[in-house]
Amino acid sequence: MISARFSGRQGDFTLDAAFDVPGQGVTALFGPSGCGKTTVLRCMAGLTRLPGGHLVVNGVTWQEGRQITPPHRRAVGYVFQEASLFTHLSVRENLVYGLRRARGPLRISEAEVTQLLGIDPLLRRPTATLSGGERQRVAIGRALLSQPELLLMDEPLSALDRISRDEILPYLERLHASLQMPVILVSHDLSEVERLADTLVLMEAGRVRAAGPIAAMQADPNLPLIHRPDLAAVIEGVVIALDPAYGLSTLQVPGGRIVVPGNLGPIGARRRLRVPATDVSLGRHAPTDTTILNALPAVILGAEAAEGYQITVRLALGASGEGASLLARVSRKSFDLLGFQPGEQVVARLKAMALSAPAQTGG
Ligand SMILES: Nc1ncnc2c1ncn2[C@@H]1O[C@H](COP(=O)(O)OP(=O)(O)OP(=O)(O)O)[C@@H](O)[C@H]1O
Repeated sequence: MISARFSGRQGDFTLDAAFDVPGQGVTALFGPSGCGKTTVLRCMAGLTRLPGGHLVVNGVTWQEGRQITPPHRRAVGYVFQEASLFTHLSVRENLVYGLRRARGPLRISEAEVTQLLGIDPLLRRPTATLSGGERQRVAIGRALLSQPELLLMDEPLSALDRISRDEILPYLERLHASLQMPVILVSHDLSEVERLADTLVLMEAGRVRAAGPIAAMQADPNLPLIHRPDLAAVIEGVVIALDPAYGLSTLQVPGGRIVVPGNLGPIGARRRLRVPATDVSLGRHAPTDTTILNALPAVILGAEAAEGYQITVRLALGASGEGASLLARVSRKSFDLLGFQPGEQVVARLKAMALSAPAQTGG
């Protein structure tokens, strides 16, 4: 468990942010520019010292009011927006520097780090010859090799162009799948958060508006996320079948099975799907003559008005609504014509080709 609370002033800015999140997995600090995400991250590293609050990371207290452990005495890895590598050292020497800074037991080896982040082919290169994405991978590797109990990442992809970002995301997903240590990720890019985070801390004007599992936060009618035009549900599942003849994979998710294009194997691998609300339609019966592969029983939990004469319908998969949360954005007219009501059982149709399942190579 990570229990954090920081309060105090930085110039004209007042921070009073508190959250309790799991001591493993990726937690994203998400919110508009200037809401205090970086300040919270710096407080967690001990780089900014605010006199109010506390920080306890998996049983170790790093701050209790004015008693603040200095940054060099915390086992924290910090990855900045722009990779700050030592330019006079090679890639390998940068990694070794991280290893030398290690405090406490060895949790991750150099071989594991280079393999996970695909750094092997770069080891002998001077850092000046690396692309932005490669530099950031090395910076993450160096932070990991310092054997932190907590990895802090401040917008690690924001300085990269779209191509480099797409190239580095699968590595981060791989880290996510295999790392034990907790990660706090600052981001203002929701699609990035949806791919990487388990827990979301939603910040507004120096405060925490809400914190919780990402799927629950996306579907919370009291939070602003539900009104976003790019609203989506994050659903995790396990690969249970592969159909190479048609290029399809089947995932068992809580409350149903979803067929996804591509080979997401091996069987048994955990995968995460992002299902855009605009790619889900609703009906009363399973369709017969249709090209849609996924028609899943679900229960309507509620409905909210959305922009442009649309309705956002909150659903739970499964005949009795016992499964994962799903969101559908449909026209107000069709919703009214069909007379859907909360508690009603429906069939949610998902456009298979619209499902995005990030390619992960980890298990
Ligand atoms: N040392 C400081 N002195 C005065 N004001 C500061 C200081 N550091 C941060 N601030 C102010 O605190 C507020 C929060 O900044 P912070 O960088 O934490 O926001 P953020 O959510 O990370 O924003 P962004 O997404 O733009 O990086 C801003 O208004 C910023 O100008």
